[in-house]
Amino acid sequence: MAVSREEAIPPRAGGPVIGLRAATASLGGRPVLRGVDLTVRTGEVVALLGANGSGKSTAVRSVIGQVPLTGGELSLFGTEFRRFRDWARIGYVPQRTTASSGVPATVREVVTAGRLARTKLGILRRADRDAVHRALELVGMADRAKDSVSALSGGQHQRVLIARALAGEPELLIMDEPMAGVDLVSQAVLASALREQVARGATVLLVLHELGPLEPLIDRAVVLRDGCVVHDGPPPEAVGQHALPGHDHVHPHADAAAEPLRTGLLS
Ligand SMILES: Nc1ncnc2c1ncn2[C@@H]1O[C@H](COP(=O)(O)OP(=O)(O)OP(=O)(O)O)[C@@H](O)[C@H]1O
Repeated sequence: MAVSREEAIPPRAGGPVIGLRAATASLGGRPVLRGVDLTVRTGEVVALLGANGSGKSTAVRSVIGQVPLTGGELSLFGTEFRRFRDWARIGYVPQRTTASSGVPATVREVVTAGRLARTKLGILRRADRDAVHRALELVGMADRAKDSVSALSGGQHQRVLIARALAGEPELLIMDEPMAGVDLVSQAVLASALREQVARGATVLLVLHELGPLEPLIDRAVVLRDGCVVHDGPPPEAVGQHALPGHDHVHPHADAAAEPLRTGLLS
């Protein structure tokens, strides 16, 4: 029997959803995480901030098992990482790349892919199709369901990737710079989709270079510098408005001709 989202997500109990302790990881032989502690509890919305190269993406990629830890501990939903199998509880939106796939998939096909882990043997039932439709509606792309993703703007493409993560009705949503390179209309749509997820009790970990329109949703900010946590607490005030001494964050995926994005975040 289909379980409604309201039943599927427990109330804001505050139990640990992500537990990263003294985590170390290396890429290309170079230490990138140097003892990171990161706890995210049920229903929390946590922003992971920091300058370029501080290890934000590596930290979230280690949480979903894409980067192996060389030391420390990781638990997901209270289960030790190596015993954790319940990946359908997690929705992940990777950092956007400029590379677009040559596969001529439609918007609905891409979003449906995010539902497969919730199906039995990949067979789509009514509840699955409904969830795909709801996810498309949440990001304002229901009317584009039959279009090829190759016909979309960057912001629309990002909305589709977020809908793909939402289609699985995840309890934990992890997004790596969801607003980067996204037009203002799409940013507003994404902020409202995220608000809806938070209202439904989802737990959220966001990699951000600035809080921007998501600021009202953020419960806590964790700031990384050179692979270490240098702040874990209330979101820094007025991020991006010179409140903190700092570092000009230049996003690698920003249009080369555009002004560098300046956050003033701790470097
Ligand atoms: N595949 C890789 N091989 C070697 N080094 C890597 C690799 N990927 C990332 N790095 C390096 O690891 C460090 C941390 O990168 P990471 O992407 O985690 O940082 P970030 O804080 O997310 O930065 P950004 O804001 O630029 O995305 C950087 O110095 C980066 O150059």
